[in-house]
Amino acid sequence: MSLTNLREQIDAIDSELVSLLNRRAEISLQVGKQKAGEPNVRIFAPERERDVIQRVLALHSDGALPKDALVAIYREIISASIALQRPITVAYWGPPGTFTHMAALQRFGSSAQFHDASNIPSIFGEVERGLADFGVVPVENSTEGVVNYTLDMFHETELKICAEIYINIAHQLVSQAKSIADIKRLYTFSQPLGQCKQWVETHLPNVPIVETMPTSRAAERASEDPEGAGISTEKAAEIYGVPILQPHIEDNANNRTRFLVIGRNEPPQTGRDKTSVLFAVKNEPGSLGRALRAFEDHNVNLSMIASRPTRNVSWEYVQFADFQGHEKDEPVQRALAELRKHSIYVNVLGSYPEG
Ligand SMILES: O=C(O)C(=O)C[C@]1(C(=O)O)C=C[C@@H](O)C=C1
Repeated sequence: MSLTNLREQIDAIDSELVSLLNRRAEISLQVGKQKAGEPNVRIFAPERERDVIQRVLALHSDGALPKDALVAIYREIISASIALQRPITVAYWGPPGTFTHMAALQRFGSSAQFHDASNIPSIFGEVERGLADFGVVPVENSTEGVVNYTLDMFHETELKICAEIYINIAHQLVSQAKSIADIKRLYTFSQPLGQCKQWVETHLPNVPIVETMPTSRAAERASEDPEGAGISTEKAAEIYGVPILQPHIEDNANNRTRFLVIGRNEPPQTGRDKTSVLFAVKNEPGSLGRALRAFEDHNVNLSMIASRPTRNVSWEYVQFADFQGHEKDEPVQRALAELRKHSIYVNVLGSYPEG
């Protein structure tokens, strides 16, 4: 078959695709109008989005289009669909090019409006004050563990966790220096440094660390300092025009970070949900053990628990925990009731579809 003929076939398919996409958009506008009339139904429906994506993946069977590409296309279709209903603003930990920016783009697509906040408390603040509809914050990394800056914010917010995002994390050593031996300073901070610890200890053993947050700021500093290097994302290296001297310096090839979407949505039960809680146990022997037994007794699977000091009383801790199930599921309700018996307080931070 000739090239002209093949291109004619592509043109014919595109005509069908465009008309189908327009039909989908018209229906999405109608959905938006219905939602506007119902008080607790929100524009962003992460549980429905997961169903849509799973359904198209099932339809795909073994088609030629890579599955990741199909998911990316649908993320953009849904992103445009949300923007049609009402433009939404998403605050993330900037400047542009951070992993949080990449996670926000992956989840909300390019039709959302993004705003870069200068630190994690500002993201919470922007959503609380209504300047952004949602915020995206990092919560844990598969190599480095929890992000304390984020966990500590949940003590003082009334926002809810409404979705989670997982992304693969690759770190690049960016520098204008000709070789690794010429580097005199390394711009980075605890999280990326911890994920590249072995590489840095082997290749930059005596190089002083200049604490710089977040990753894209490290790329910016490296772009201004001919003898400096930064641990950065690929996107930030591109934005600040600083060469990648050594790609993939992360110690673990399966390095992943989990992000949370915070806002005022409270997604319904789907049968595959997660719940996050903050609780403080009574200061008496065995209380944490008894509190945790509440989950075991009711067959609720705890996926993460982290202790953080309370800010007001020394040596007192609050626990941040994630478990499978929705706040409205019966076993979860029973586990929470028992947890409350052993705790000074329990704050449910949100139930959301498992990522
Ligand atoms: O089903 C809805 O609630 C919609 O608004 C439609 C739609 C979509 O385009 O598929 C758009 C936004 C929601 O987050 C989920 C799905």
